[in-house]
Amino acid sequence: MVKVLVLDGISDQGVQLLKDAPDVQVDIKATMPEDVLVEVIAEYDAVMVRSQTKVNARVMEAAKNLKVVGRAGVGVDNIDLEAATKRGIVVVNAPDGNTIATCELTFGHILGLSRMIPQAYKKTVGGEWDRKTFVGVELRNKVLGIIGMGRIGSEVAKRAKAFGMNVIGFDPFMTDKRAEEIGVKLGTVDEIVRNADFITVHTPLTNDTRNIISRPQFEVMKKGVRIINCARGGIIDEAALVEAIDAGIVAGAAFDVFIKEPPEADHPFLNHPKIIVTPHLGASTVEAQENVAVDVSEEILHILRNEPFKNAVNMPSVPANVLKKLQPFFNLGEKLGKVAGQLADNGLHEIAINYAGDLADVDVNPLTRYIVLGVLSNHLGEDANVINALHLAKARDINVVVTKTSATKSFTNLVTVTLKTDDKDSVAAGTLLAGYGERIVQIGQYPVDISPEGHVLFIAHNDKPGIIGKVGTLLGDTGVNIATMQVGRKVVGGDAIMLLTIDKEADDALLGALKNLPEITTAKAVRL
Ligand SMILES: NC(=O)c1ccc[n+]([C@@H]2O[C@H](COP(=O)([O-])OP(=O)(O)OC[C@H]3O[C@@H](n4cnc5c(N)ncnc54)[C@H](O)[C@@H]3O)[C@@H](O)[C@H]2O)c1
Ligand SMILES: O=C(O)[C@H](O)COP(=O)(O)O
Repeated sequence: MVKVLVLDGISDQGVQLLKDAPDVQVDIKATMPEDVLVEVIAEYDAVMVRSQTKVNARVMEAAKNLKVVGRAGVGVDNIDLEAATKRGIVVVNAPDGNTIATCELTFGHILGLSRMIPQAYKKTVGGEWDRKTFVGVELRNKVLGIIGMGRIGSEVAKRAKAFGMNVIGFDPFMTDKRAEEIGVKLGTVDEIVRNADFITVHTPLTNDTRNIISRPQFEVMKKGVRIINCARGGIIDEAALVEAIDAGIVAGAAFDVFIKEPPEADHPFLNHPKIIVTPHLGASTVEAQENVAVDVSEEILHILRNEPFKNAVNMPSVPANVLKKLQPFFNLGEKLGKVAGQLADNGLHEIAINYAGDLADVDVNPLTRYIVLGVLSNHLGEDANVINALHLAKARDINVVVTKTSATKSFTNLVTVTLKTDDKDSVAAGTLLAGYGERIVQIGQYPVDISPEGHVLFIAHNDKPGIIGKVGTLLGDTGVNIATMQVGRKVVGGDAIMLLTIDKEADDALLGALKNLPEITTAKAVRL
């Protein structure tokens, strides 16, 4: 039974999937102070949050069993990704579920601003019938500047077109073709701030986007411009905005997000007559909350059941077609890493991986992680996993070098793992053979053909007559049955290897006895 903690008032219906799972216990709490979370988190395999709960390094440190943090929403700024990656905890989010909700709130704010609806409402319910103050502006023919043309920005653009607005967008990843499709003119931030009547931001908060609109930008804006932020506090400089409104440059602003949430009671936005505020409600629709909770519940179940998942934030996302091609290699890759790792000497400084044939034209990053995991797991056991494998290698000054070769001599695909140590290289290569499955086809410099499973005994020896018999007798005397045996040598009478698959693990006594044979230079039990 695995345990999942659901916090932050996440949609009950959305987590039904988890509740229905026979192997999952779900604990739902509205909120949990950090100290309490730190006390209880060790019990849980997964935790699901919105933006309220901070899953910081202290929480991660206490989370001895945690495998996944699910963010029922987009932004993961409340989750310490570095701490999660170090501990091998997957962080998944739900990037699509609240796009429309946030886009619609943004449009609500654009309309609210243009017609001062919240201010008019306040006065009217206060008993005043004021028809002079609230003369607004139309959206038709106005210029809307959008900074950040991702999911939400693009949806806002489409709706703006329906209102007859002219849209200028800026996004480093926006192509001309995509801009044309949604009827947006691409421009720079400078062009947007100089020309727009309304400016809305839809980027994450990063070093590049923090204060992307600040004093220098307000100074060159059109008089009467209106500003909207439904993305993240800090993208627009809060203090500079108030100055620009008070200086008569900005006619009004609508904010759903703040640098500090909730803002202090004396925050200058809260009682400003030209600023409309909402308490981070972008994603707060019934539909969005259900969508994100369902998406994250599905991901949590996949991860806890060791099934493929797609929206990991601390691991590159892999398109479904690439995943389909790579997935059959994951087990082989991990086994190759294990074999090469167990046959390597100490002082590992490089894991060189060559992908040849079929694999040369795909993004192999996920497979590389499995191989590195295989290498490291020999020493790090369960502390290593596919999330933290590359991080653990880097932390140990082990370079991971990937090369690709389009053709192979004998196989349609070939993965070769070479571990470079201070002394010599350890090599294991494998392939997926149609109809035969995973095969290890090279160990060291010797061609072999074994299925990577069970117990393997690796013996390096001098090629002398009778050695096979001596090994067979020793194994037989200790009750170890040989399933398969392969020998490899480069020259007659030179260095050679023997690779045996055996029905039970070779113990230290047997390995010691083998090493005592004068012809044998190395005898190792390889665990797969
Ligand atoms: N108010 C809310 O409740 C709410 C709800 C959902 C999302 N959000 C926030 O809205 C933002 C956008 O969400 P999304 O789902 O559209 O994300 P997204 O990843 O689809 O889009 C973000 C876009 O910003 C662009 N970008 C990054 N740096 C940029 C820069 N320097 N200049 C211009 N563009 C840049 C990216 O290229 C990307 O296309 C996120 O910060 C998210 O957390 C807020
Ligand atoms: O990044 C997001 O998804 C939004 O900011 C929504 O946050 P919330 O889930 O706390 O409403």
